[in-house]
Amino acid sequence: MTKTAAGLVIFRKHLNAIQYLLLQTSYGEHHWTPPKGHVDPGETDPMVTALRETSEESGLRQSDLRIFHDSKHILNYNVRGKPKIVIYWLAELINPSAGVRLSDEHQDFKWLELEEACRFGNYTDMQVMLKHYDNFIKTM
Ligand SMILES: Nc1ncnc2c1ncn2[C@@H]1O[C@H](COP(=O)(O)OP(=O)(O)OP(=O)(O)OP(=O)(O)OC[C@H]2O[C@@H](n3cnc4c(N)ncnc43)[C@H](O)[C@@H]2O)[C@@H](O)[C@H]1O
Repeated sequence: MTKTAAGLVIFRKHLNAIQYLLLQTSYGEHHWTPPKGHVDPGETDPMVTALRETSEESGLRQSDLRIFHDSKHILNYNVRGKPKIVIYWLAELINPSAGVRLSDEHQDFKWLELEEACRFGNYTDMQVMLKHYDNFIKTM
């Protein structure tokens, strides 16, 4: 059965740069991704999952963010031989005083410009998504 997760690719405009929020897991390979997580039983709207996971994993709430509802982007990959899809949306941090607060699922976070974000988010499909969103932001 396919596992489904959802999350938000959050960016901020900082000193004329566009920076993306990546979180580093405190388990496994300590990989870096935007805030996201599995759809809970009973959650029928993946946006609800994305907002819940973002709040749990980064402390950032819907009111801190501008969500781009038309920016849905889906990643497909296998985890331990089983298919997984992750549904992302783009979101901008609009509350500059909102700080990131990690849960125990993550051990570090970084705000990174595109090149560095692609280096830390070390999966081809993640890099394609980040570049796609970066173009989208620059043409807004
Ligand atoms: N190794 C581990 N040890 C202990 N506890 C663990 C664990 N893995 C998960 N958990 C537990 O599961 C919970 C996570 O639940 P959730 O928080 O609900 O779900 P998630 O973010 O989707 O989890 P995960 O980190 O597994 O997913 P990802 O797809 O990024 O990553 C899953 C795999 O896919 C790889 N991956 C990530 N993005 C990829 C991509 N774009 N392309 C290809 N592979 C990718 C990652 O490197 C990783 O190997 C944690 O609280 C933790 O307790």
